[in-house]
Amino acid sequence: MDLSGRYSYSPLLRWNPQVEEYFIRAYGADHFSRISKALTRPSCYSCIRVNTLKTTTDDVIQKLLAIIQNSGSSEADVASSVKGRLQNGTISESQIPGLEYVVFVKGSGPHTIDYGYEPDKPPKEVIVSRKCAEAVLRGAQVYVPGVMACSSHVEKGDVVAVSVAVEQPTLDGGWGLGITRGTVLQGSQTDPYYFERSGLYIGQGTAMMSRAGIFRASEGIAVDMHNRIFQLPSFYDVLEGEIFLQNLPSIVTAHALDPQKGERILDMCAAPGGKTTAIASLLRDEGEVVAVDRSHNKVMDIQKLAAEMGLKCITTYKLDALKAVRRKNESNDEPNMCNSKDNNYITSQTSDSMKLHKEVPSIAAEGLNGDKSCKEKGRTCGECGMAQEEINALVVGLRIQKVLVLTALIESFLMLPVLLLD
Ligand SMILES: C[S@@+](CC[C@H](N)C(=O)[O-])C[C@H]1O[C@@H](n2cnc3c(N)ncnc32)[C@H](O)[C@@H]1O
Repeated sequence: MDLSGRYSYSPLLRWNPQVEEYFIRAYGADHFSRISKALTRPSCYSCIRVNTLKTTTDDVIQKLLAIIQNSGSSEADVASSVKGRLQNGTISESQIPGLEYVVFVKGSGPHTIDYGYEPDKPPKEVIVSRKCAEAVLRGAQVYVPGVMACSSHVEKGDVVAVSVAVEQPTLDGGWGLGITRGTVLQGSQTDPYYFERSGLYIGQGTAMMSRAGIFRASEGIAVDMHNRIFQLPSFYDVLEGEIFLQNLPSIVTAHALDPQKGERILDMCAAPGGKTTAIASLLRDEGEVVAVDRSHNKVMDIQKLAAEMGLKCITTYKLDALKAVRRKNESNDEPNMCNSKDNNYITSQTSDSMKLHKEVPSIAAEGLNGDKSCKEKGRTCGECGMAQEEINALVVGLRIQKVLVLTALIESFLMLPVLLLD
C-alpha cells in the first residue's frame, strides 16, 4: 500500500448492487458517479436561520462581518477565534423567495493536508466516530465523546492526524464499529481499522488534552482542528439566540408548513428543537407548538433552545410518539392514560412521573380519518365531535410529519452517509 496516499480524504461509496443498478438506470453511469462522489462530501456552505423575533438578517450579516474584522490576529488567536472559523467564508443573504431570514456562509475544500508522514515515523493519530466526523466536516471541533482511539503518548499541544472509523458489517449481519473506546494506536497495521481508514483522514488538529485526559473527561474539546479537509465555519457560541445553524431542508420544512399566527402545531420528534423553533418563529410566537420527544434530556434541550431564542409559544412533553395515540374504543387499563368522556387524548405511557410528564390535551386519534369538515373554520366535526381547533392541531401535526419524513431522507443524503472502502 502507498502510505503517502493513506493520509488523504478520498472515500468511495459502496452501494447495495441492486440499488446501484437501479440508480444507474435512472441517472446514467456518469451522473450517478457524480452523485456518489458528492455524497461523500459535506455541503459547501453553512446555513444560518436568523431569529427574526430578536434581530434582522442585515444585522446578523453586519455582526458576523464585524466579528471577522475585530477578532485577534496572532496565529493562536486565528486558530481558535471566530475569525479563524469565518475567514474562508463568504456571507450572503438567501435569494430564495420567502427565505430572506436565511444566511449562507460559503466554505471551501477539499484541501490537501500535509500530515508530516515519514516512512519510519507515522504521525500521532486520533480516530473519531462517524457522527463526530460528520460534525467536523461541517465545521465542528472534535469533542471528547467522539474520540474512539488515540496514539500512545499524546500530550496536550501535540499535533494529531484525525481519521474516521466507519461502521463495518458484523458477523451477525448488522453493522458495528468494533473499536473499544480508549484503544491505543501504534501507527502500525495492527491498529484497528488500519486498512479501512486509508483515505479517510479528515484533518489535522492540536490535542487540547493528553491521551489520558481525553478518556477521563466527560466533555470538552479533545482536538482543536486547525487544518481541515473542508473548511466550514463553526458558529458554536456565536450570536447565541439570534441565529441557529440549520440545514436548508429543515428550514424549508417549516416554511412549507406555512404556520399561521394562532395555529396549534404538533412536532412529534422535536429535539433539539430546530424545526420547532423555526415554526414558532414563523408563528411570530403567537399560537402554540406542541413539541414532543421521547427522551427527557432531549426535551430539556428543546426548552433550553426555546428560552435562548426567546420563544414562549412552545410547550414541551416527554412522550413516545409511537405509543401516543389511542383509538376511542380501545381499552384503557393503564392508570396513567388520560381519557376524557369524549375524546382519547395523546398521553405518555411511560410510568415515571417526571415533571415534564403531563397529558397533551385536545388531540384525538379520530382526526386521523382526515374528515374535511373538521378543518372548516368554526365547525365541529359531526363524526368525532371534536372542535375545529383540536382537529387542526392533529391535521397540522400530520402535515409536518409527512414533510419531516421527506426531510429526514434529504438530510441523511446531505450528511456523510455510511462510507465503505471499495
Ligand atoms: C433527528 S432528531 C429530530 C430533529 C428535530 N426535528 C429538529 O428539527 O431539530 C430525532 C428525534 O426524534 C426523537 N424520537 C425518535 N423516536 C421517537 C418517538 N417514538 N417518540 C418521540 N420522539 C422520538 C429522538 O429522541 C430525537 O430527539
